[in-house]
Amino acid sequence: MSALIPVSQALDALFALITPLDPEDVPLRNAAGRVLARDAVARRDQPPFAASAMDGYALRGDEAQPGAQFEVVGGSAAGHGWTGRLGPGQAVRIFTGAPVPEGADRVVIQEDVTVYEGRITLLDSLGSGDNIRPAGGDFAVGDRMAAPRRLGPADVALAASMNLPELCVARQPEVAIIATGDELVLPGETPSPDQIIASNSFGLAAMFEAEGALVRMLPVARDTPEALTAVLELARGADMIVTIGGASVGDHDHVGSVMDALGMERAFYKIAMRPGKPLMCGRLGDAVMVGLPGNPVSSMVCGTLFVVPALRAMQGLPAAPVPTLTGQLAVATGRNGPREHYMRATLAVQGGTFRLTPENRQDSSLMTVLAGADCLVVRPPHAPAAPAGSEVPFIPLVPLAG
Ligand SMILES: Nc1nc2c(c(=O)[nH]1)N[C@H]1C(S)=C(S)[C@@H](COP(=O)(O)OP(=O)(O)OC[C@H]3O[C@@H](n4cnc5c(N)ncnc54)[C@H](O)[C@@H]3O)O[C@H]1N2
Ligand code: MOO
Repeated sequence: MSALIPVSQALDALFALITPLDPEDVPLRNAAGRVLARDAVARRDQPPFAASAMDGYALRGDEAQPGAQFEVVGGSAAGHGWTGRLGPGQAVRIFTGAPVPEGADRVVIQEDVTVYEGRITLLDSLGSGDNIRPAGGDFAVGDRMAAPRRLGPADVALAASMNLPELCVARQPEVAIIATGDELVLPGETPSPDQIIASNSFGLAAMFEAEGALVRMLPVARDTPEALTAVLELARGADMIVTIGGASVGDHDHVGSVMDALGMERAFYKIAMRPGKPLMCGRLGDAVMVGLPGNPVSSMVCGTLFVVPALRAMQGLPAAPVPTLTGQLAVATGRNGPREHYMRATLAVQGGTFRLTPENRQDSSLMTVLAGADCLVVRPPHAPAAPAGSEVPFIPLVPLAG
């Protein structure tokens, strides 16, 4: 039997199969979640003029003394600036977001003045700031939002304020998912006594879509080479083909042999990882092929560690493993075997430190355990027993804030 290859080496071999997808222009409304492929360049300054940060009165800062009086000579509102020039002893009524008139260099908030017959008198306790946002203080024409970058809501708002109605983003990877096995029926169908519900494909589809993929969910392939070959036909044109199950050594595990028969260039098969040993990757025509193990937790953990980084790289993001953080074991854990172990664990924050509790049951069939886990604690091959308090790397599975 060939040696199991380390996880990092397998991931590099997968990255080597990937060609970044072409960019395309999309309307700003469709840009959230996509990966910016070309820098977004500001078409204007923001704010385009010195703008008031508060509701109040614009005046000359050197005249702003407690008790000083000013004649109110005009008004400047957002969208309707005052076009005159402020003279000595004059003030302009101004509102948040409005252009500060020429000659004024301070806004005194309305809470700090009294108003009487078109004149204002400043009170004793004037705030110290000038309450003015300088022109171009946020960004200037030509400033850039750099690619590559996964566009979040704030990025979309920034691009809008740069006056960019479209953004150039990476095309979404099309991923064909094929579950294999005679035992599988879809959720809602009536299984025979020896059948189960296909669950992995649904979890993986959600995972890939969260990474920007367009998922083509293909029919379940029954356990014959002919059935798998027929379903693979339906995957034509996909950027990535992900099979689930049938990856191991049993009489009904056909994925490897069918892929070989179809001419897949195999990058690797079987890795030193737990769960997920029988992972397979290669290239079939223009598509990257990932053969995930069938055990539900194995398929989801391999999806997290391999498919997610691959989808990111396809969209032009750096080819990098999913990031790890460091935490402390809340309980002791035993020594590890020859495969890197990704232990399902819960997480608590104590005194600013992540405290990690691996679940007692780590069998790769237990979806209740994975769904209840917050993170994967990473135990390298042959790691010695680790007492409570040991620092260990972990991969978050849930957002750590909120
Ligand atoms: N003699 C050996 N047996 C096994 C080995 C081995 O090295 N020698 N490896 C084990 C490991 S590790 C894993 S992981 C599994 C993976 O096997 P397959 O990829 O061939 O997966 P299947 O046999 O098709 O299925 C395993 C398990 O998962 C269920 N399954 C499959 N697809 C789905 C799906 N879409 N949704 C829900 N559940 C699914 C399937 O019913 C089985 O229970 O092999 C070990 N065996
Ligand atoms: O690696 Mo298998 O994924 O141990 O169950």
